[in-house]
Amino acid sequence: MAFNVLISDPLSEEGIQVLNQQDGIHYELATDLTPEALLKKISKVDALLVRSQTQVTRKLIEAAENLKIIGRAGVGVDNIDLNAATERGIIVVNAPNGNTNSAAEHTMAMLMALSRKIPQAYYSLKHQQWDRKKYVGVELKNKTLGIIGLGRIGAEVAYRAKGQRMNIMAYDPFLTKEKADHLGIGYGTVQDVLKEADFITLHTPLLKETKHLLNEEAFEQMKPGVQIINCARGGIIDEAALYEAIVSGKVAGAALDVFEEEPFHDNKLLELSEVFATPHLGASTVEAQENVAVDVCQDVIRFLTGGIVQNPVNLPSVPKEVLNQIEPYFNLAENLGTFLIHLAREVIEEVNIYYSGELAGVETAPITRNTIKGLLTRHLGEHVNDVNALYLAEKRGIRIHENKTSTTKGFTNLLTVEIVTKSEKRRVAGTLLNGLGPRIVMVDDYSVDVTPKGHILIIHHRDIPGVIGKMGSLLAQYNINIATMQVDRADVGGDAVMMLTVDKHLETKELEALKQLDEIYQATAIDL
Ligand SMILES: NC(=O)c1ccc[n+]([C@@H]2O[C@H](COP(=O)([O-])OP(=O)(O)OC[C@H]3O[C@@H](n4cnc5c(N)ncnc54)[C@H](O)[C@@H]3O)[C@@H](O)[C@H]2O)c1
Ligand SMILES: O=C(O)CC[C@@H](O)C(=O)O
Repeated sequence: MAFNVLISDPLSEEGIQVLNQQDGIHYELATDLTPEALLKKISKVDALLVRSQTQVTRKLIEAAENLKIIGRAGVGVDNIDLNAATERGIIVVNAPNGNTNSAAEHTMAMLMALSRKIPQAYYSLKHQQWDRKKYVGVELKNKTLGIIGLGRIGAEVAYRAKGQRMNIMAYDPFLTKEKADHLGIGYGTVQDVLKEADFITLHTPLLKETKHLLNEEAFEQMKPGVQIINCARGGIIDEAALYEAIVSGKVAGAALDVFEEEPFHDNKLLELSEVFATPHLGASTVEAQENVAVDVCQDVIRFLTGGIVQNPVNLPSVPKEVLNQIEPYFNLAENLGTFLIHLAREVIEEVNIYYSGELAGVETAPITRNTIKGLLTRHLGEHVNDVNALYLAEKRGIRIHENKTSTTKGFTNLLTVEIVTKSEKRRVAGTLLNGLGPRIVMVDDYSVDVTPKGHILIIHHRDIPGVIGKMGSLLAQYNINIATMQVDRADVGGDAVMMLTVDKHLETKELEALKQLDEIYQATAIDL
């Protein structure tokens, strides 16, 4: 078989050698194509290899009649429309490990240059100024480095910053006390990190949850004189808010490798002398580029020659007969996972999945993967799929158990998912009702009946007169219309749960206002 491979961003020669060594691969290196030119070429391409520049849009994917695989030489896949690729059955692979070291080193370079104002001092010297007073820096030793996102790169940065004798305070939704102790670092909530850090470095993906994580409100919580580093993704910082925080003197400096808009020719932040920047160079080392190019080219060849890829980002292929039987449960499973992650108040240590009724007799592994995908996506983003979900959970120390049981509570099929954290277990169960589709039928020990769709509000509260009224008027104040509502309780006057579907997404301040009501223990808004 012969395959056409298009390389549309600069790729290291070592990767190209991998393609050269494989019979039947015809590659073309075309790194300066306009979107229109790329669109014209794409119909004959079997594999597309990109870094972060090429925007692999839905339009491009839809025009790619022969495209089978997209390889991303690097980690972030935010330049690829994953849904469009998945819908078209195009597998996306990336190279998540090859540039970790370089990105961590670049972060350290930014941190050290920031603390000693090296770029500013150099710039001034280049402009014939010999100014030793203006460029007095601060030591890193004994300062607190706040790390938001302790994945591959964040953890490497922590390790290196300890070498600078810094104190580390990290936040990551998957960071447990045990892991923090093992790494010899402090951990807390994102607010703890914002309040305590002298320097803050970001290492999360850009997700709905992390978009503008550092905004006006976040800057207000920080220590005066804090300094910021972003070598993760533009958009995690609200650039307008950062600008104001620097002008007001709250933030003393910022070192940025990534921006809300890339590439740019003009960015207001660069007018400020407290800011210096690099043009997305975190992974730009000879070693990282070799690593990611080789990794991604090997995966593309494995796939084109019928092998199993190592770093899939989207859907795997499932045999048709198995798929027909279990596919209807995928959505339910994913929704139950998403539902539970919103109820989790602590780091998840274990997940128990109970298959009962008809479900006890089918191939359940893909359903489990979809459940875990739903559970992890909130914090890990769109690159979690049913291929890598179990791997990602395992990497985070989450134990997963599948159980087949005869307990059906009267349903033909029942899927129950339970998460175990240090101090509690939370559960949700769902079923597929013949002709009516998926339903959530149990939350913790309470019976409910809700279609897992739209905006759902779950309120754990005390069963006393007046709660429903108070809650209803509060929602009315915010112009939130209740579509459906159910209440169940353990005992008269004891704990109870209210499950509502509402007509719009609840903003944080609206949810916070509900939590202020004395009778409410937990109020959770979920958009499915
Ligand atoms: N500048 C560059 O050239 C460059 C190079 C490589 C990677 N990156 C970027 O760096 C980032 C980190 O990459 P990685 O390989 O370490 O990814 P990773 O998936 O290993 O780690 C990301 C971590 O962020 C955590 N996270 C998610 N939501 C969070 C939140 N709201 N608050 C705190 N933590 C949260 C996740 O739990 C995860 O542990 C990504 O955005 C990646 O695209 C940039
Ligand atoms: O291609 C690049 O150099 C950027 C890579 C980096 O941002 C990544 O996400 O891996």
